[in-house]
Amino acid sequence: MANEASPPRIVIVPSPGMGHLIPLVEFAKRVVSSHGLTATFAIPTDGPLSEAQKGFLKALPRGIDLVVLPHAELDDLPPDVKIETKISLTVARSLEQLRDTIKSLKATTRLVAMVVDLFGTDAFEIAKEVNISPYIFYPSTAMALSLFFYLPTLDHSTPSEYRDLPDPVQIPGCIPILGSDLIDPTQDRKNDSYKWLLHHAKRYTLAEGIMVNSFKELEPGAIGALQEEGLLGNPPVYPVGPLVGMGHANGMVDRSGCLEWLDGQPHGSVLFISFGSGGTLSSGQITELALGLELSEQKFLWIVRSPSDKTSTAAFFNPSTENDPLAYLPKGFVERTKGVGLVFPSWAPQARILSHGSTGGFLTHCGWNSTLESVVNGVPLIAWPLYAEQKMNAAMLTEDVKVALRPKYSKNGLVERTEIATIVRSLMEGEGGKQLRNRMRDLKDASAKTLSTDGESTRILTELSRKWKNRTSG
Ligand SMILES: O=c1ccn([C@@H]2O[C@H](COP(=O)(O)OP(=O)(O)O[C@H]3O[C@H](CO)[C@@H](O)[C@H](O)[C@H]3O)[C@@H](O)[C@H]2O)c(=O)[nH]1
Repeated sequence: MANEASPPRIVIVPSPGMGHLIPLVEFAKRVVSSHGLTATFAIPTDGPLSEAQKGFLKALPRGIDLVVLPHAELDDLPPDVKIETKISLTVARSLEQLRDTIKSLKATTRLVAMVVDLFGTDAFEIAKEVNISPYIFYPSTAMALSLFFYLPTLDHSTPSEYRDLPDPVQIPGCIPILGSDLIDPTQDRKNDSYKWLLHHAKRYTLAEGIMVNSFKELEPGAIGALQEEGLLGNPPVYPVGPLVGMGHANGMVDRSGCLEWLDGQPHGSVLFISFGSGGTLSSGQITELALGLELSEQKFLWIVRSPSDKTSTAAFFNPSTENDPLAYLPKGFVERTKGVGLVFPSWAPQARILSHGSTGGFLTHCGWNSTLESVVNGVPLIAWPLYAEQKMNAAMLTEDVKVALRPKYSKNGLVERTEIATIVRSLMEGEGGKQLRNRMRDLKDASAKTLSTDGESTRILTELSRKWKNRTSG
């Protein structure tokens, strides 16, 4: 029997990928530790959890439990299936097991709300069946969230592919954005991934509220438009960010050796390079990046992943890298840059690297967690977007927030070594870099303030938690 005297519980359903799991866990930690709720993660999977996921989930604090759902069967999907289709189907094909899990939670605990993330709206049918409140945690920008609400209108009014539009798209409250820079699944409207995107976008109105991992000082325009009643037809939006994991390995030995290496470097001298949990470069691009770094004569710490033919999401579901990625670096590069640079394969303690005093710049794929981890530490960026909504993030960070430099691609489709060297020098020791660093410091202060005991993000989380606590379990 559901126990009305027990602490209220929320069930959280993350869609696959570390980039979704990490901020949701941070969110759960906050509501559990400060607001007396408990949480269960019910995790849809398409195969065994990666080592990175296992390590991360092992460190869940008291009050948060875990149910890993049996693998969804995806063998029938074609090899070129897009990631958004794969993620959506993983959730959709886990619904039966999810229903069993939620029904049993409902029978034994005081279950009040369900929180899904950006591609999890199919689980809302279960929330309705068992009468708990459906919520979305949106792990990216308020700008990308606004696009979700604007998409049905755009879809209706645009006959062509968005990438062919002569004028930029004007999402309410946001900077104008080229159609070709919109989130990946919008780039081919005939592909299933676009249909899934539109499917979720239309279902966002079913949520009682949406938490977005951002804050007003970072995205005033987009958040303002989302909070203005009726402008986008959205349910209430709660900016609860920036919620970043400061590294589950905090206090644990860093086996990568990256932090120890940083300890020996001068303050603010190192450029950190990482393409998130899934980004890969082509082998030609790896060569150019390596030679550009060497040419820049700046210190660097590079998390290298084995190449793919195209820049892609190859490693998204399993961030451990196949083959030895260091074998793809130019001959003699590691020896020549010894002392100046460190290359490390696959998964490193990124959040701790970004908070280390020796880190002075971050070359990033603009994944939103990486971006926020840089913001809370005041580290300026080189924006190198690869997939998903990263081009939108890069446009915002360079043109609007002005905390990033963006390298140009040459006609051969690569960012060439000379361009890389110039932009790296400019960020690490140029006048332009100094301005970005100052702007980032302001944002660092604003993020500390909004997360403080009497800050706005904290106030919003308290309001939400109170709402959930006051809800009867139905
Ligand atoms: O070696 C590594 C690599 C990554 N990370 C962590 O993994 C997370 C990566 O997240 P993010 O930067 O957001 O990148 P993705 O994993 O690529 O995230 C996906 O999800 C994000 C949130 O929706 C989107 O913004 C991205 O475009 C999408 O690719 C961050 O917390 C990193 O600190 C590590 O700890 N060590």
